[in-house]
Amino acid sequence: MKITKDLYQSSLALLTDFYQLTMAYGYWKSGKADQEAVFNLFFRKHPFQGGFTMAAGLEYLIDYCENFNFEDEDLAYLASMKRKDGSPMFEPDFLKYLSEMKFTCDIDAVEEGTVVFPNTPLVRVRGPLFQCQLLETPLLNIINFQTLIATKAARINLATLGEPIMEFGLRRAQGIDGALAASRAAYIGGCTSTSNVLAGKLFGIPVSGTHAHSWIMSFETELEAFEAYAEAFPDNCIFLVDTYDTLNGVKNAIKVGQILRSKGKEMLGIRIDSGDLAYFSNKAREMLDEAGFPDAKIVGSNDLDEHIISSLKSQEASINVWGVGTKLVTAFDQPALGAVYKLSAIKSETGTWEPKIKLSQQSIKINIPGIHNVKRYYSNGKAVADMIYLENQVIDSKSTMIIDPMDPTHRKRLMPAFYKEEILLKTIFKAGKNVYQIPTLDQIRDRGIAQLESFDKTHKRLVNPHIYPVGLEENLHHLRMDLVLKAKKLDNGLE
Ligand SMILES: Nc1ncnc2c1ncn2[C@@H]1O[C@H](COP(=O)(O)OP(=O)(O)OP(=O)(O)O)[C@@H](O)[C@H]1O
Ligand SMILES: O=P(O)(O)OC[C@H]1O[C@H](OP(=O)(O)OP(=O)(O)O)[C@H](O)[C@@H]1O
Ligand SMILES: O=C(O)c1cccnc1
Ligand SMILES: [Mg+2]
Repeated sequence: MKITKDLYQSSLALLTDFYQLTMAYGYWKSGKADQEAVFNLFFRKHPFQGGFTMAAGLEYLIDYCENFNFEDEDLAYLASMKRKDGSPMFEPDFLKYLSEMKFTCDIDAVEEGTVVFPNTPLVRVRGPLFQCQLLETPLLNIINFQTLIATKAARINLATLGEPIMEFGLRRAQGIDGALAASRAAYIGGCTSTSNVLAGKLFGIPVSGTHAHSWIMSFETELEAFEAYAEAFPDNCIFLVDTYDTLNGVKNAIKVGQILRSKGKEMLGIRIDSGDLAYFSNKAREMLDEAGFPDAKIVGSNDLDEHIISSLKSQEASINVWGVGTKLVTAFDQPALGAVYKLSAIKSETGTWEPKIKLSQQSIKINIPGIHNVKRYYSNGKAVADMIYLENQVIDSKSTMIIDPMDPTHRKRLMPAFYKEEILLKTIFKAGKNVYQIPTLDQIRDRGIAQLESFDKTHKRLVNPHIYPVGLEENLHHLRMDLVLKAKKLDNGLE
């Protein structure tokens, strides 16, 4: 799929914050535009007060980078921008430089569907400072939203215990693009289908649906409405039973189910969209079973999220298919992930890499310097810890320590030789060339489900989860501490 061309019929080079362009101009003006740098995209806290996050959005990112060039109309717009004194915002030579720009970065990233943790890089960009800087905003826009929604969907999927989830979000999503990206990410997180037909066409997500109250209301009686629907779609009948009187609606559904059966067809089930979903689903189940429809599904919908679904599960509701819209695609009740993109190293004029640190009063905001990667260690198929390490560091396989970046007294000893390991950042672009085979959406979804299975259930609890260990390899920890102390001394004028 070509996201930029197919969806917007426009280059997306200008889909960035203005300050990225003014900095790019400044880098160019001061001769730093092509100085090599490394940036990392990471978040600091799991969304929804959860214990895990599921990465998504990489395919959009790849598409963005592959189409990352300034076209004539973009340059014409930039040329039209003026400073306060009426002079051009950007010099013509800079615009020429932009017009000749070719994407040349290396990008390493975690694959979509990967379970990820705070402070670990999801994306690492290495290349000319100027390009890295321009990519900050679009990369964050893409990864923040899709990762947030994939995580929400994964939580909902945990709550349904893997029972099918029909995603119904389009009507309440954040605009057209938000809806499409949300349907995609929700499928990655474990939804089974979407009601959004365009998402079906663009991404190949299975499309499904029932019918609305308006369908019932447009007929004289509910029974007639069910009969007419059965006439039109004999193989796809999920009757919405709650327009007038839910239990009477179930009776009518059973009547039409019997008519369908006499014609060799089977009613798929019913949908309940209001009232006490536990009470009505259990009553409906009894009635359907008694009438000889034990396989008829009961779809539950109405402002559901992972918490209401968990509650319904604990009340032993008889819902076995879940219709979820608003609270999924709007990421209720956390509207943004909050991932950031920070410079962590820059190549000096002598050609050596300098690790970079940003000080902060809050230790959570002091970044991790250098060029690093993440290793996940597994024991008997279960993930035991993630280690952030300097990429050229040799790790002692007998015994190594990881140190919590937020609390250096919090440490864990690992014996890598006894574990299976996985390096999480995979090479996506090498010098601007895509070297990554993009998986299908179904492969991504399967990966997400398998990834979650490799984590202990204590980390997947919806409320007050147990914290999964993530730490800095010792040498990286020391490098970070040294840089912090040095920066503090400089700050105090002591050096
Ligand atoms: N047994 C239950 N336990 C917990 N939450 C429930 C249960 N049954 C329904 N809910 C949830 O309670 C909320 C009920 O919503 P609301 O007060 O709007 O009532 P309603 O039944 O939708 O009303 P309406 O008849 O206008 O559609 C929904 O979010 C629904 O998912
Ligand atoms: O509740 P959600 O998770 O967003 O799922 C989608 C909702 O959209 C539809 O009705 P709509 O909300 O438009 O009208 P209704 O509430 O009056 O049925 C559907 O019947 C669901 O209730
Ligand atoms: O198909 C459905 O039942 C549906 C679609 C969108 C929103 N609510 C329900
Ligand atoms: Mg509603």
